[in-house]
Amino acid sequence: MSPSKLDSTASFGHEEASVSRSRSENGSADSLSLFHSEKAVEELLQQTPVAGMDEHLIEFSEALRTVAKALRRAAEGKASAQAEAAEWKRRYELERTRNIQMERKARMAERLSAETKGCIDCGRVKNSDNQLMQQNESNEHSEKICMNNGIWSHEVLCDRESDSNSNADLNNMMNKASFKLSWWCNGENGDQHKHDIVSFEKGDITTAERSSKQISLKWESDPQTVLILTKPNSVSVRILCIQMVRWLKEKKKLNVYVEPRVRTELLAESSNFNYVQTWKDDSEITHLHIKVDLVITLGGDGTVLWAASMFKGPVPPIVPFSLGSLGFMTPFHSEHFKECLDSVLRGPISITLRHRLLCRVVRDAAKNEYETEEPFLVLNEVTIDRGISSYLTNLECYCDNSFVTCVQGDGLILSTTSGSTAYSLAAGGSMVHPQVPGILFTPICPHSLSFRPLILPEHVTVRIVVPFNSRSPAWASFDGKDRKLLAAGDALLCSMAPWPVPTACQVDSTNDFLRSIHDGLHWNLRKTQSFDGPRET
Ligand SMILES: NC(=O)c1ccc[n+]([C@@H]2O[C@H](COP(=O)([O-])OP(=O)(O)OC[C@H]3O[C@@H](n4cnc5c(N)ncnc54)[C@H](O)[C@@H]3O)[C@@H](O)[C@H]2O)c1
Ligand SMILES: Nc1ncnc2c1ncn2[C@@H]1O[C@H](COP(=O)(O)OP(=O)(O)OP(=O)(O)O)[C@@H](O)[C@H]1O
Repeated sequence: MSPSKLDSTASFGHEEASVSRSRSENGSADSLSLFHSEKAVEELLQQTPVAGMDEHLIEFSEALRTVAKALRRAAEGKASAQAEAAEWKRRYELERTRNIQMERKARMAERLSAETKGCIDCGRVKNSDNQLMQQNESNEHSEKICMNNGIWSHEVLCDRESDSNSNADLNNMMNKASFKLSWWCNGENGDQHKHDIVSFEKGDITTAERSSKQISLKWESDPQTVLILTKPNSVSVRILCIQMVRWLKEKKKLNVYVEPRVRTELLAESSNFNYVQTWKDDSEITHLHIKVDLVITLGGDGTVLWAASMFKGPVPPIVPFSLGSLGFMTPFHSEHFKECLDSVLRGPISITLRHRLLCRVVRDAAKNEYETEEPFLVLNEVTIDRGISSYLTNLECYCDNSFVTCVQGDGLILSTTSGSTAYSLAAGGSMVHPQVPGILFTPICPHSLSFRPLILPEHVTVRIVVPFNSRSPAWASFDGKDRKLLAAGDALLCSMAPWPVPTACQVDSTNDFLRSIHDGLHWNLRKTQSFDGPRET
């Protein structure tokens, strides 16, 4: 072996020792020494081979070079992962601050509304914003009384837009039917309260009240305006819509809103329907929740999803009639629409407050501009999948600041409990009662034997990132619609939205849920075993 080779090998050995020593030090020192070791290997390999050089030595050197490269990448990866984690922590804090501010704003608006409507005289009161502020203190006592017995409709029906409302919107809001939500359970008297869930007394923690009791909606003033949303291209839906509009207007004296398409259809039927109201452009949809007391849907679950998607903030109570094939969220039968609507308009009715997820796409290219794209609100789920790509999806998942897992498979479903009977169920997720608050974390065809679905608590923010080493981009879709491309470095943030979807129940939320899985899925249907046969003695 030539002296130069010996020198190089010795110097390489020295570099290796320095690599292992520096491994315990910080990431940049790691990178530097690894760089040197790699350089030494490069130099060794660039030397003209001496005749008769041992081939094993070349192989050995190449192997060492590969090891050195891998170590350098690991060190660099660690440094960049740390930087990325710090960046996400910053964004997460921003998101939290933003949510807290939004909640504060909503609470302020709630107080204003409660004072004017619920607590002053529960009727139609007209007041300017300034007057509302002045009455704030004097009405605090009566407000407390209201809060103790349930939630006023105005607490549910307030959002960002109402803060900057024009007087017209304020007047519209004053004309909305007032209602109250209260919690009850079997064996207890009428009005139950929204209590603290745990109590702490003399060192003992006990569960005081469960939050998920059946919720009951009681009108404080009569509903006046109804919005009917219908599944397109269905003859049975069109016929029912005609009958319902007529009955609501002539017998119930209600204002009726429909979509522009439906108004055209009604007018084609008869010019008498010109009392039916609609909107001209989509921007008016953002103010619908201020005008509408009740939403009626005629169709399947997709029409309920459609109705929910029209309300980017608070949602009025929805009465879903079943004119589809399955109908997990549509408990009302169209044949009895008059009796059903009579009892809903009279109240009180049981409702299911269906949670929604607020989803935000954050682009890697726009890391410094925090809010770049409109958020999506989903009632069923957000799906992140491989779209048309035939490569495995690679998704890094975090819950708040903790790493959850890396999904390698067809994709991932983040579902609400209402959506637990939809796509998440098909992907192997559990069915969950819609009143349970939580986020279902269900993989789609994971390429691993041990990936089981999770259910995360309601207060977390889930972050899904497409890593830079992903072979293909991913696609996000929201309640099966609005596909968005997620390129490498892009992320999707998902947390519980502050605006649930209240849907009227046929009986109550538990009965309706169980009936839907029995009727819709034939859940656990089996012939009962016969009595005759072997028996334990
Ligand atoms: N493999 C699957 O099961 C699969 C695939 C894609 C989408 N979906 C679901 O379809 C939904 C969109 O529904 P659509 O009606 O607009 O599309 P669609 O017309 O394609 O109908 C999808 C089916 O899902 C059912 N469905 C919707 N929401 C449900 C729920 N909460 N519980 C039980 N079943 C439900 C509908 O009744 C319908 O039969 C998506 O949110 C997704 O959950 C399911
Ligand atoms: N008012 C509407 N405008 C536009 N699209 C709508 C409207 N209502 C429903 N849709 C869409 O029509 C599709 C089918 O609706 P829906 O699920 O209600 O009917 P279905 O498929 O017959 O019933 P099921 O889902 O029970 O089989 C859904 O994708 C939904 O988003």
